Amino acid sequence: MVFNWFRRQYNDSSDTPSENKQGKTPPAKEPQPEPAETSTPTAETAQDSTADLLAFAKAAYKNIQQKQQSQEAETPSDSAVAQAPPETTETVETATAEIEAVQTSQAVNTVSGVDETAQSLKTDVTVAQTTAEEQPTEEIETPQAEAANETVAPTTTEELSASVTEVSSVAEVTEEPATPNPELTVGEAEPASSESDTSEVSQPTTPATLSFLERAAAERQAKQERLIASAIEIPQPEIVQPSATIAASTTTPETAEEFPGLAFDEGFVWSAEVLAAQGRRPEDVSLEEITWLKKLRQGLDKTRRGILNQLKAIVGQGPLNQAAVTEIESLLLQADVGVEATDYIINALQKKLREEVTPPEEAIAYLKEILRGMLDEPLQKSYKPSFAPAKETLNIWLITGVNGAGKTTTIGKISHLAQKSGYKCLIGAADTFRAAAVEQVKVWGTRSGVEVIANPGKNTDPAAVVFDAIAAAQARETELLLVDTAGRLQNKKNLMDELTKIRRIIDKKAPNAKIESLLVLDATLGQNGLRQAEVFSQAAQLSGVVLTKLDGTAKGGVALAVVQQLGLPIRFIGAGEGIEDLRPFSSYEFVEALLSG
Ligand SMILES: Nc1nc2c(ncn2[C@@H]2O[C@H](COP(=O)(O)OP(=O)(O)OP(=O)(O)O)[C@@H](O)[C@H]2O)c(=O)[nH]1
Repeated sequence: MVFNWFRRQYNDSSDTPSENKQGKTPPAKEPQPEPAETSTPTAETAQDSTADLLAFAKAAYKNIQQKQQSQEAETPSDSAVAQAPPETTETVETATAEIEAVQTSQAVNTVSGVDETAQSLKTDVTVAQTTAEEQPTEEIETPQAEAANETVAPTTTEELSASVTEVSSVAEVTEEPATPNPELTVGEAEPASSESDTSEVSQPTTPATLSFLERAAAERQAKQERLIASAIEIPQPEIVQPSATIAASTTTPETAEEFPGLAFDEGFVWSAEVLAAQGRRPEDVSLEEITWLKKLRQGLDKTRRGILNQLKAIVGQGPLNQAAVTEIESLLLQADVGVEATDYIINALQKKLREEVTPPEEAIAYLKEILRGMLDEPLQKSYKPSFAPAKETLNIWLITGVNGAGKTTTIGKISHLAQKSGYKCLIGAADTFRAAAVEQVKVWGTRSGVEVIANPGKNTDPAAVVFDAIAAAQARETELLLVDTAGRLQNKKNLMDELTKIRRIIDKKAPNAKIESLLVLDATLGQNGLRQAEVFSQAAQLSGVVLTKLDGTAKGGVALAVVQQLGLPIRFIGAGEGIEDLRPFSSYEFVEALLSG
């Protein structure tokens, strides 16, 4: 079953094909405030829930650990697959044939405004399919290294006998004196016995009266015995704990990083708790999700440190007096929450805290509820609370925003999510204003294994590229077409005209497609970024926002200003430059990361 990274849940095969069915499918369960925080917990219930959460985290950790172990065991065969002859040529040919067909059909089917340009285009199809050649070297080499390790220190009977067989066949080979066999290194790698083994192989001690075959068999036998004897003495470097033993274990999992990125630390426990609160089962928790949540929390660290402790202190004091209100206001404004959103928060808090003295934890839980409500408000009005592309239909996502906001990076990251989630994806490189932008998007296409439709000419009509990209998408039954656009033109009017024209082409050429127009905003710009949004919202009929660069900014509060001022839902958030550093937005996770101590 494929994990759908847009919904953050496994695809339910019954709901994939038709849109109607998808409509009926409950949206990705947006978590509700957990009762453990909102009610006043007794010491006992608090202890119980802490123990439950720790047990959940441990179970999730062990599951991930087992998955990693079985993945490691499978890796050698993966490398064999990776080394299989690439099918690139065929894909290129097919893709080119499709594009040619598309271009021919354009000669007949004219579309007002762009037909001439589109016909004259020589679309350059960059086939970004990941081929074995393009695989990073480490990926291919790792399994070999692991295989070598196993030979050096076999840990199971099967491995031991496999290693013995391998070495004995090497011994046979060395009987031929002419060329030294490189495979011998395997035998040499055997600790302690390597030297003597090699020399013994080359100087057999068996009686000369025996036939060649008998001698070889005797040597093999002798060698096997020596190997077994020496292998038993070898200290075993890694003991793979069988799952049954792990499950029975009641101790806290090891904290050392056995696998890269996997450590049972405070961040792991926090992330597991956040997933548990959203109804996730331990066996469904993946390392990628844990890594993402840790990154998000770390990214919001600056914003959190700026406001959390102070807010806790103020909010927990009971009825808010004027001084406290001013202090909270100033904290929220510093986190770039914005005036409107700050007023809203203060009013809501005051209403609740006017009369009653509330314990700090409860007041913070209430504050979280307010923030979640604000962030989810645009979704209440939206026709589409869940933001997964519909399957088996064309979805076109127009990605807009000023230069440097992170559009191209976002396209790369979304295309990666789409690939992982089993969507047929394509990228249209319509930022023709800057030549480097096309190259950049091609690099991302290569990284995510998604084809890029681009035009090699200088300053070509972006609307024509979009036209071609849609035609290619339709010819290939693409499910998600991501369109990169220019963020800066000579003037505001040109930019607006261009986006309007692109939007018109999309509406005309793909009337049945599900269209989203996303504005990419750089969180580090805080309030300043919002002003840019106005231009785009007029021209591109925006339907959502992607907030990037949340890592390392103290202005994470801008997310609240975005929804409050623009009235647009946040669809994705980026917290790093890597391909995995973008995820669909979850108000629950965001607020937890923002306010959890
Ligand atoms: N730290 C961090 N950097 C990011 C993030 N997203 C993008 N960037 C960086 O921001 C810079 C600009 O990103 P681009 O994707 O090129 O931005 P763009 O909007 O496409 O800009 P143009 O290509 O000039 O139109 C790059 O160095 C990215 O690596 C993020 O979430 N976190």
